[in-house]
Amino acid sequence: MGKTLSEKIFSEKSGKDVKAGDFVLAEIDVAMIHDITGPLAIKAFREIAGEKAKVWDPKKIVIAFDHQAPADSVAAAENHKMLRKFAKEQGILLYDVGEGIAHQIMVEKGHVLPGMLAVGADSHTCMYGALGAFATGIGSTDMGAVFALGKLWFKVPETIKFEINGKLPRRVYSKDVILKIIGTVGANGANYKACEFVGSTIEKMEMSERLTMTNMAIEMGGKTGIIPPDKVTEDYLKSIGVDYEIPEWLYSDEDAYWKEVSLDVSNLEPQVACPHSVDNVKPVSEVEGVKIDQVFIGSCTNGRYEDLKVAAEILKGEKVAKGVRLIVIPASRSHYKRALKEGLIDIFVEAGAIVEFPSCGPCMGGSFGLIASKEVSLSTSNRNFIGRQGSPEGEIYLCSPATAAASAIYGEITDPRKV
Ligand SMILES: CC(C)[C@H](C(=O)O)[C@@H](O)C(=O)O
Ligand code: SF4
Repeated sequence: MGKTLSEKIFSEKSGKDVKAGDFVLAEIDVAMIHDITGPLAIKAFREIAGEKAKVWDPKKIVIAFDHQAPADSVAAAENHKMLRKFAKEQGILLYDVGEGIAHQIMVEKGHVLPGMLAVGADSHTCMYGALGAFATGIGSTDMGAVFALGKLWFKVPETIKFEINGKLPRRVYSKDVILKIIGTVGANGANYKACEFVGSTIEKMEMSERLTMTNMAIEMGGKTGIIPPDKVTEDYLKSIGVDYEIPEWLYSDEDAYWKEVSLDVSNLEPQVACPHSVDNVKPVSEVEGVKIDQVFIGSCTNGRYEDLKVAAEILKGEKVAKGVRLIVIPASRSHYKRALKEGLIDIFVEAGAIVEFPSCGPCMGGSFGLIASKEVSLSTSNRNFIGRQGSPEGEIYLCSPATAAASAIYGEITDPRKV
């Protein structure tokens, strides 16, 4: 029996021939902390290694401020101050406020390469798997151990092969595909599994769309999302200034998967995840007409230039419905710059949107842009749990940037194929 891509990466990083179910001590290639989980990771590191200890390799650690950035409270400002001091003392690269969402930065600044083992103190670290890396979120205590040793214990996961074929219909995107998958397998449907996305639909997706897919693997319980690296991966890396040739071993052997799930997207409708769980997914035709108070276009799931472009095409020359707030947040400074240069920001502002600096924004309800009781949010982010974006009596629907933009114009959930 052959090996999956994930098993091959763990074999490489543990120096042993390992299979799913094995426990391995693996070498970490890159580790990320942000402004919320960073302070806890540093506390754990100091407890493990001592107050004056140096991290195992400062070049392999990245810090980014995104959740409460710029600081929205004195407590957040103190956290930032402490992290800046730690980064300076240790010689760690820090992306300060305004640079963008940590996950987006990790990918676009070349910190992640195919075949790497990447960890981040955040559950959506699984997003980097779009580059063919094994990437997973870990707790802050585990991160303290990584800072000290550069290694971590893992149980090698089995892999579910998601075979996705067919041409995506007009105004249907990778977000609709991943919502459909999560709705089908359920929020626990891939617990501790590597979710590998393959098939002709994935092969045709650009990197931005692939990132949306792997980002949400955690929403079905996945240990990671992963896409075998190919020409799209190589071209993407080239576009960010990384000259990289993909090694030949980075693919899964056909007989090595634990389970297969297939989906034909040729007739897929835009999908919407309804309150209060990500797997409560319905085709847009079943939720059309639901009144909304706030629309959020952004997050590590759907805040890239490509997402903003789709939204801007729909919003061009239109106005946001009276009484609706539309918040647009580019995922990083570079995507913000590109959107500015190409006139997308103009379109949003003209339409009546509020455009904010790159950050997590209202995604987690930890910062600005909260909703009140009985208010309804329509969001391109990845989670709609009770209270996630403010009041526990509010409601959150999740969708693609196209559905979000069309709905913002009409003030109710709207099928983007109609506009
Ligand atoms: C704050 C952080 C720990 C959290 C996560 O791990 O995912 C956040 O980014 C989220 O999306 O809920
Ligand atoms: S944008 Fe949302 S999901 Fe992504 S890291 Fe920030 S809070 Fe988490």
